Amino acid sequence: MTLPPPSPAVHAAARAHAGSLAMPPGALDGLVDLGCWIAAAQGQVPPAPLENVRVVVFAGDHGVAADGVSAFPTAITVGMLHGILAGGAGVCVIARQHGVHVRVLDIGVDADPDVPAEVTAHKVRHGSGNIRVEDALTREEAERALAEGAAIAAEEIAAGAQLLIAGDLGIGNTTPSAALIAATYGAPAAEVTGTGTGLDEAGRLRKAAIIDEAIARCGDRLADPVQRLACLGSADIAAATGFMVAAARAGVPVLVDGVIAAAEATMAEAIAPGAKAWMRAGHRSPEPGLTYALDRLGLEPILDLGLRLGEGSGAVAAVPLVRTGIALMREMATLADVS
Ligand SMILES: Cc1cc2ncn([C@H]3O[C@H](COP(=O)(O)O)[C@@H](O)[C@H]3O)c2cc1C
Ligand SMILES: O=C(O)c1cccnc1
Repeated sequence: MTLPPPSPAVHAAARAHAGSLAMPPGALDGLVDLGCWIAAAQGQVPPAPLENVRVVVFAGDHGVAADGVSAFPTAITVGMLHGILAGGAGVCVIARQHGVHVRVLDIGVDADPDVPAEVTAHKVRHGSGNIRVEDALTREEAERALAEGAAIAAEEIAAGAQLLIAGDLGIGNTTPSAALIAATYGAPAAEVTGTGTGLDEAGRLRKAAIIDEAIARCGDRLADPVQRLACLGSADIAAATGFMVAAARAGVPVLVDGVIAAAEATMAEAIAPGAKAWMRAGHRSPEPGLTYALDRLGLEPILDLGLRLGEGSGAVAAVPLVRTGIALMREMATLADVS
């Protein structure tokens, strides 16, 4: 069954209001379109200001990192987990600029980091399998991770979330992301595989060959989206997918970040067709898989600054533009006012 989209009637009313504003037709569409999307999601014109925007960073390790698919060592995952908790990570700085709430969760880190218990409350497993040689997860683990992600979304919505962002953290995570995008859309791995944290071209091609091996290993099992997450994904990616599905089901809009979030959005749409209508893309990172997936989802990035950090950072950076679109709907004079 297809998920219902944000209200088409309210969207039409929002567009009509936008058409009455004091400007030539369409002059601020890039911003106003965001305001109309939020209006339709909220079911009201004008839309309410976004006072409660929340990013959840899903952390996990990836067995395939042992094959040299990242320019950085896996120890960075735990280091950055502490970095987010301490407020010094890139996403934390950007989020403070924009009054966005940040929460980080250990969903699949291959360690027992010394962190508050609530950070590990939704943990699914220690690391995910090396997708080149084995499934990332069992089917049961994939289902559990999806359910944990839905529970996390429910917690965020109970805390008043008006807009949700899934951030990523985990060395190697651009590899399962590209693998899921390649497998879902039938793209050659080399076309959707990027340099991640900074591989050279030879490293990128080795990474693409590993993805081809993983996809060949899984064969027909890739047809089913939950099985595809188990075969090629990871605990953290499956949980973030469940988070996006649950947000869309609850009628809460989602801003998509980089290639990891684009893979999660792809999987959310595969599991819950129609979910993509609740999404906008925060930005375009240079990862080719991101553009490939956004093109197929019909999502146009808000920012195009070459950002490639992850952690939800590019989506958080786009939040002020969404708020500006709302403010235009709320505060701008009409053509009638000025005529
Ligand atoms: C210091 C540092 C901070 C990060 N924050 C997010 N990522 C991002 O980069 C990694 C994915 O790229 P790859 O697949 O090439 O490993 C993930 O940790 C992701 O969250 C970081 C990476 C590093 C090195
Ligand atoms: O596209 C991204 O968000 C990205 C790119 C490189 C590393 N981490 C994330």
